[in-house]
Amino acid sequence: MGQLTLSGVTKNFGPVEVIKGVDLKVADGEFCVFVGPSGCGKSTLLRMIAGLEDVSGGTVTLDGREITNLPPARREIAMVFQSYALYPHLTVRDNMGLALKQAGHPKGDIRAATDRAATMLSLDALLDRRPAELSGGQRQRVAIGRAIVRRPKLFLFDEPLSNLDAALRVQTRIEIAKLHRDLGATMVYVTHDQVEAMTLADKIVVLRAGKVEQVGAPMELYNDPANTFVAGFIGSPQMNFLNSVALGLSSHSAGIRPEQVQLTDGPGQIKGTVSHVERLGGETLVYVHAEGHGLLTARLFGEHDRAVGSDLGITFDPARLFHFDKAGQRLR
Ligand SMILES: Nc1ncnc2c1ncn2[C@@H]1O[C@H](COP(=O)(O)OP(=O)(O)OP(=O)(O)O)[C@@H](O)[C@H]1O
Repeated sequence: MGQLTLSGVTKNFGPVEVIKGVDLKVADGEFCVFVGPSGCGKSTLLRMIAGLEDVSGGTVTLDGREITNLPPARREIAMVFQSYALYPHLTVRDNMGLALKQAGHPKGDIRAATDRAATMLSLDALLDRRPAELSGGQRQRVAIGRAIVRRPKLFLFDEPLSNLDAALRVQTRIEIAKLHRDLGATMVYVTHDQVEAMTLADKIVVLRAGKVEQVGAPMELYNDPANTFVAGFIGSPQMNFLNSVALGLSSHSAGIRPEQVQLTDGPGQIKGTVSHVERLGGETLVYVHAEGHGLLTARLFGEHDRAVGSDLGITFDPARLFHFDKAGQRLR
């Protein structure tokens, strides 16, 4: 079990309210990802769940038990940090078993739990090494192993992959997804990374300035954003926003995903001039100055040659537009 509920959670640092009343339910076994711009409060919220930061108002409950003011060690929660936070003088085995040792578990149990976690994370051959003798990816796996060994009700991850290089990020992301499947544990995960959020989450919580903007499954947020903030935040490259008046529409603004934009040699619905081209191999991003709308991004499959400065037409299926009112709320 590991059902987490936040009710009216607030956080003040001195006079500044950085978390402004968050209500959230994370179901048992769910993978929940917090995303949002830098400074929106993702880490603060996670640290309050862990008990590393006092809660100014509201309650945190885990499996129906209120834990708002319990010390971290008594919460049955394990947290994995970006910085790994391993003890340099201890071996991998001792780092992983430390929490159980401190809790007074018998040696045989600690060994069995450590061996089991090491196998899950392919760390068997590294158990006698010290952290300095490991790569960044291996250290992060040890940090995750240390969390698994404790069999917590809830795993918290604070940007665990951000110190890894691109290839290792992908590999470790897949390992975390697999781990979640194997353990069936509840996980709450903070990231800046769109792809991590989209691929790992059962549920994404989009935060902005200490408030929840929208909660939903990844494709729900992608296909049905509640407002311009979520529409612009979920999806990379981000959604294009068009001036509705210039298109003769009744909404205030209209969004279109870059993959829904086509470029033609004819006039199209909007006239444009190529500003920049990025060839990514499997796809090409073409940035276009669109008359009356500003800069738009077109995401084209495969390789495309478009000379910077050349004129072209921009077309799209009007049924693919997302409409928003003046306050940025979605018009459905
Ligand atoms: N100890 C502190 N004292 C005062 N203000 C703080 C403290 N910790 C965080 N803040 C402020 O609280 C707000 C939320 O910070 P937090 O680190 O939770 O954001 P974040 O969304 O995790 O950002 P990032 O993505 O950059 O890590 C920020 O405005 C930050 O400056």
